[in-house]
Amino acid sequence: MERLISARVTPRVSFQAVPSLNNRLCRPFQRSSPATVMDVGRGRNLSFRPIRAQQPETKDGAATISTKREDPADVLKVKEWEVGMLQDEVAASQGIRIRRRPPTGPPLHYVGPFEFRLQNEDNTPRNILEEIIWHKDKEVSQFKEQWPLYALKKALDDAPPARDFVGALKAAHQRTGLPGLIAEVKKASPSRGILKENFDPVEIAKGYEKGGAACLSVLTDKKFFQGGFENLEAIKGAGVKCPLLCKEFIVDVWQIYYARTKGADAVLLIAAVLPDLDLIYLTKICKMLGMAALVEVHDEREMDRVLGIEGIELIGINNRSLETFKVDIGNTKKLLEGECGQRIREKDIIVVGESGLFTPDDINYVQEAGVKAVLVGESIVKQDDPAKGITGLFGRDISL
Ligand SMILES: O=C(O)c1ccccc1NCC(=O)[C@H](O)[C@H](O)COP(=O)(O)O
Repeated sequence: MERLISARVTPRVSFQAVPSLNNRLCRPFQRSSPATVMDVGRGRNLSFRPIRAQQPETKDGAATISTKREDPADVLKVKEWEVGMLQDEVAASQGIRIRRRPPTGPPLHYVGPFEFRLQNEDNTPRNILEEIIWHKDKEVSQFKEQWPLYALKKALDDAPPARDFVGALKAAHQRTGLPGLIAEVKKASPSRGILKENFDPVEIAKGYEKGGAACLSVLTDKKFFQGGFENLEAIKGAGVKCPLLCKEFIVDVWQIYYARTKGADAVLLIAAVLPDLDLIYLTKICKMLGMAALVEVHDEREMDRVLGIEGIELIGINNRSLETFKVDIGNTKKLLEGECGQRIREKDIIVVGESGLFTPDDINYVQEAGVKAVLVGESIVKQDDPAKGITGLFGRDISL
């Protein structure tokens, strides 16, 4: 219950910067001696902006301030905020630069009698991947309210089993002697804009299947890729037999269950976003649901982390930096050289070369580097006839 009180400004709570996070987050701690907000701010080289500006002053100069009694909802918000901070710290210690959500500082009511927030330029995403992840975090919370996990689990009781994504890639590789193709149903992307104006996901999927694709990747993000879960559902419903990868930005186990209810046989897990424990947990859930997990890496550190996780069958090397959009197919070769390549062979992991593949020479280059599968979007989705696009990409008809 809210009540207005008049009191001197003697805060109970102050802020302590967390150095490993470049002062972008502040942790509240109890102070034994009174201090002013500005003292605290200056002392820590942080600036604070009172939310309730121009507090009226009483006769003796004390500020009139408003406060709320602690209620359970506030306590929960505080706990969530603290957990979020710890998660960010763990992620940063594993070299993960992508923050799960904007660092808004502690919930408003946490800071005792003062209602203020940190003034923080860091509340803007640092790159496109971070922007996507912040959006996903919000989107998933909203979706979860509409379709709670228990309802998704119930819907899966009668669902047909997931199809064998990894098996289909291996079979295609054995049959053709070329990398198994995961053909991407992709209308648009942040780096390239619209790729195909008259976009018919089912027609494209059927064309890919006819052209010899082993599996399909379907972008389900609406905001940045103009995709959708309805595309996944429609492709499955149209009788396409290739196993389907749900190409999403997964930050929560709920998304895996949701993807499964929409017909996905595999999901993408991005190591640049997910700390080790999340990768371990999410890959276990995939196994439990009979799905494959394509774990994507872009640099040596991510590759090293992923190779340290037991039970990973499929690793994607993205030639595109999702932070800068720079594409370099030499990245696949670089990450498969030396000790990493050795560990991959020992563990019998299938490596997928992803992004920026346009010609038979490109396919040959990544195959020589050691991939047994490729994930291709732009170069084939742009073609009027996607099946012919595949033939052009491989330099021969791979459907035979
Ligand atoms: O494609 C992008 O612009 C993009 C931007 C931010 C995050 C992810 C992005 N793409 C996902 C992919 O990596 C590709 O869709 C996939 O590997 C196929 O790449 P391409 O053959 O180059 O279309």
